[in-house]
Amino acid sequence: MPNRCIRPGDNPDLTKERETCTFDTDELAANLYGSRRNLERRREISQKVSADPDFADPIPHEFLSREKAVDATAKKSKVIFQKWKNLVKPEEMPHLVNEAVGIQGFPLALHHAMFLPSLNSQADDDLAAEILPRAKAYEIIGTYAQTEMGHGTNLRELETTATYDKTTQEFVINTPTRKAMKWWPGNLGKMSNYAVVCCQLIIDGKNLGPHNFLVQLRCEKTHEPLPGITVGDIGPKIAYNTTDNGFLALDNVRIPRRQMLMKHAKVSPDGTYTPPIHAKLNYGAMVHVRAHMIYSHGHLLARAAAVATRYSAVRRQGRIENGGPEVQILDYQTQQHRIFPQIARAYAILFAGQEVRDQYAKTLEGIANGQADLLPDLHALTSGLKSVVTFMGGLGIEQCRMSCGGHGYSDASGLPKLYGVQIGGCTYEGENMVMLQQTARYLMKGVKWAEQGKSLSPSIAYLGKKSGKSLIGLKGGDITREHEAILETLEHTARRLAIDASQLWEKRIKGGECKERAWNGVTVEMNRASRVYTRLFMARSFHRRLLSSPSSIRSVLSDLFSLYLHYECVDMAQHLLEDGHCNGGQIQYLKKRLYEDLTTLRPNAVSLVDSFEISDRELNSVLGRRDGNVYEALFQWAKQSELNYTDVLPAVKNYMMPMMEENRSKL
Ligand SMILES: CC/C=C\C/C=C\C/C=C\C/C=C\CCCCC(=O)SCCNC(=O)CCNC(=O)[C@H](O)C(C)(C)COP(=O)(O)OP(=O)(O)OC[C@H]1O[C@@H](n2cnc3c(N)ncnc32)[C@H](O)[C@@H]1OP(=O)(O)O
Ligand SMILES: Cc1cc2nc3c(=O)[nH]c(=O)nc-3n(C[C@H](O)[C@H](O)[C@H](O)COP(=O)(O)OP(=O)(O)OC[C@H]3O[C@@H](n4cnc5c(N)ncnc54)[C@H](O)[C@@H]3O)c2cc1C
Repeated sequence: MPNRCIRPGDNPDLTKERETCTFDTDELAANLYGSRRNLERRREISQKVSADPDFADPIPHEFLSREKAVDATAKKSKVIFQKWKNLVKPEEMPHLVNEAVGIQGFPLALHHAMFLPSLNSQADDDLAAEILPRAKAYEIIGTYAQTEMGHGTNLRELETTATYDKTTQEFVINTPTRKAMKWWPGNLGKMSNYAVVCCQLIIDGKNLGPHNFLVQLRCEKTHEPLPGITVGDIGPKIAYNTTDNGFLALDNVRIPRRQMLMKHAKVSPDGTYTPPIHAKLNYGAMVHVRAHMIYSHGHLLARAAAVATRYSAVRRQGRIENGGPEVQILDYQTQQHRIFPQIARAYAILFAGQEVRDQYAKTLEGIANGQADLLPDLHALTSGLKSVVTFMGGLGIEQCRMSCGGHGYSDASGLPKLYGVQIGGCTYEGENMVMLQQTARYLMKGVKWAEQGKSLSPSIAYLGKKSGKSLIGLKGGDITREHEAILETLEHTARRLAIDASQLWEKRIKGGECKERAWNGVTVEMNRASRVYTRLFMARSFHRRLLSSPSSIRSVLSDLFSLYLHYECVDMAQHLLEDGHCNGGQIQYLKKRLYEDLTTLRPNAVSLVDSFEISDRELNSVLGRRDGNVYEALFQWAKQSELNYTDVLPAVKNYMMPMMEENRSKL
């Protein structure tokens, strides 16, 4: 079967891998990206970016100072949003940015991820008509400033205030304390001249909770901060160092009333407050990012899996049999066990990410028609997915990094940077432990609704089902039936964990604790229930994708899905065993099946990562390059280190040589 990545001059080990492929890599890639046309566009964009001299990098970003890297990123962003703007569709933009700029952020990241979405979904018609065309034309750059130095998670306690002054029909925006400074917002420090700022709305001395306001931060002509505004960059971070995450203090800055984002909640000129149809519509920009970040995090894991798999196919080290040749490290079972589940999880996350984006679009449609009934389900799902996927992705990338040995530790592999970027997602858009509790709140309601026989939305329909005995290992050799047996067991486990957590909570309440304290005493169990609910959704979503896939890729997807299910179950064995639903023999069976899956997938491993269709430029990894010619490329990469500009460094001349000389002269 054709693997379309084979080219003359490639590393022969990698070519051999591609020759063993049992499916059409383009078919799988087209399925992943939605259609042949989308795949072709993806390739076209990659090729055009590589050919555009405006995107050329004289030296890799890894060797640049932060300021120079920010400069290079801004320069390329200008090219994207002027020269390229009309050449790509909005949905192609993330790929263009990844190709042209990379993954560490760029001046308009928050403009796109949160500023425009907040204005789109929360500004009333008048404000939208005035500001959106300017924002969309990049006449202004905006960000989303919510988190403060002292509070990020607990939005109710944010300290920045927007106090309504009826006499002038203005809001007075103020930062009352040092820890009330906005701290962290991306692109706030240096790039943005506007921001949507989240403030406590105060009318007649009454605090009406967090609301969003459009605030101009810098002069449009000089880009100097406006009077009353203190703004700057918060300094270097683990990653995202081409992003100017910033600080902001506002000293009684006045803005007109209509700069409150008033599509849902409103303040009339006389100060009358009208609440929104759903209390949390003000939190909409966060739901937007959570719904979209799942897919992009799947892509980060896909990259790591691609690097680790290709490198493991060209790296030869050690022997499996005495006297045999040195083997490709991909032949070691431990290596397969480290990497193949990451390939499967990357596919699973990408599929789930696509489903949740669709669900988000449907929810938005409903809200536009005055119906917010889909929002609770979406909020629970996005909170759970955001938490599970970022954690899984971080662990997965780290496994991939370690699987590349010493070279994985080098920036040349691209893996340290991927890891740094990925784990940011565990924190931003709500710290994972906190967001899992949001999911758990919904599950607790679901448990009650199920007890009362009420109808349940599809994502929690399993709460209303009855458990039979687990059929894992008992359904014979039919793979379709085995998949169903495992999914039913996962459903049982997700249901059992939610019911157990609910009972633990109730027990504490009956024991005399207030609801909230009792909740804190059971949150570890609550979060477990949320994780398994989320992992069940991911498994179901992968299964739906498998069932709807064309026959040409069904077999390889089925192998991958088997590995995914077996790995997830072994990883969650404690939960499967805890109530006796599964027994030790069934876990042993799952492990045996998992080891068989590793062998089954081995001939297709390289081709499965080729189908992620990530160009060399986007992958930005010497180890993961498509042609597998890593050793020469490693040397060429290292030669670019600024420490190699001279043979004798000033640091050596000034300190080490005199020290050695002095020590020699003492002898
Ligand atoms: C197109 C491109 C898009 C994305 C780019 C993709 C990838 C990213 C790539 C690069 C990075 C780019 C950008 C990174 C940007 C990062 C930006 C940020 O981090 S912004 C700051 C984010 N901050 C947070 O997430 C804060 C987390 N905290 C909260 O959300 C809230 O404080 C809380 C934890 C939800 C609690 O809020 P509150 O106290 O008000 O509410 P309760 O817990 O009492 O709940 C009451 C009730 O409301 C329900 N609820 C809460 N939130 C929501 C919501 N958002 N929607 C719907 N419903 C909500 C909750 O479930 C309760 O329901 P009930 O049980 O009463 O029925
Ligand atoms: C890369 C990056 C980009 C960011 N971009 C933006 C941005 O563009 N705009 C913006 O406004 N913000 C941004 N942020 C800020 C980010 O949203 C917050 O840092 C995040 O929401 C976590 O809040 P926190 O820092 O207050 O953590 P904290 O709440 O202080 O968390 C510390 C610990 O306390 C625990 N904890 C807190 N509350 C609870 C609870 N109720 N129950 C159990 N445990 C709890 C957490 O689990 C965690 O272990 C960004 C952050 C990062 C890292």
